[in-house]
Amino acid sequence: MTLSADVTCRELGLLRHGQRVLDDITCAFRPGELTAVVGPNGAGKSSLLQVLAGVLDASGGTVSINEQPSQSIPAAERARLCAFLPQSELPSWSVSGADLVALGLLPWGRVPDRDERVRTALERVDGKDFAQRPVTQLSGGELRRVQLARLLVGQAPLLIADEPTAALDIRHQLQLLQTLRGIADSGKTVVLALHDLSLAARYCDRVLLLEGGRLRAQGTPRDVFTPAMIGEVYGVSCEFRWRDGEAEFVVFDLI
Ligand SMILES: Nc1ncnc2c1ncn2[C@@H]1O[C@H](COP(=O)(O)OP(=O)(O)OP(=O)(O)O)[C@@H](O)[C@H]1O
Repeated sequence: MTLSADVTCRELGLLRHGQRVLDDITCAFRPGELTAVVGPNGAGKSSLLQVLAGVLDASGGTVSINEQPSQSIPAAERARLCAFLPQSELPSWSVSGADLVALGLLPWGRVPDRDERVRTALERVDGKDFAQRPVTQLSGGELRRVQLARLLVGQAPLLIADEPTAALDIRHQLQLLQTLRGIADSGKTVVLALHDLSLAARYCDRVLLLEGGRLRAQGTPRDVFTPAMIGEVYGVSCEFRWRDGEAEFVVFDLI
């Protein structure tokens, strides 16, 4: 079983319905790193994550995982390497929370400690109470936490989540980012699309800032999150206050 995932993208491009939505993206995602992909609506964050996860094929360039072109990795192996949570996903069947989480173990076939793994994954998102509930009867944030448990349950070396905090209350946002930080610290590669720049600044090692399908900046949050850069890309005036490793992001107004 592969325990780590070293991901490199070279000159990635993507066309969707004839429109170029990713252009010349070169970047890397290393084991032990928590990376935030940020940028305005339509910048290409979800598209990039879908290409990384193998859900979409790039129109040009390459993605390699552990130096192997990702398209040449057999689907079953790729499913064990990478767990992906799309931006939105509504359940079509009224399965229980526990059964939905267990879907995250499918790539490993019969797992002897399945029930224990599912229970632990649900506990990590504070979702024990949802194990026996039909997922069609959960609130938006409760369902998201069950889906996050499904992402975590397989302990894949590469975790990719598209706006994982969007439906969560503040407490569960912090709890999730702390959990993902710990998972990255244990040597896994974690990539998130985030709109919350405070969370990205506080918890992530690296930031990729996309604008119009292009990589506008990449580096540490301190490198990328300058008032000038955020002003240019988002059209807002703002300030970042850095204190003892904590970041406070304050938005003042539209520019
Ligand atoms: N299924 C699709 N077919 C065609 N074009 C699409 C499709 N999905 C997204 N796009 C277009 O691709 C571009 C990038 O979209 P994408 O969803 O990657 O942006 P995003 O940065 O994730 O945005 P958001 O913050 O709104 O989620 C946009 O111009 C969008 O209109």
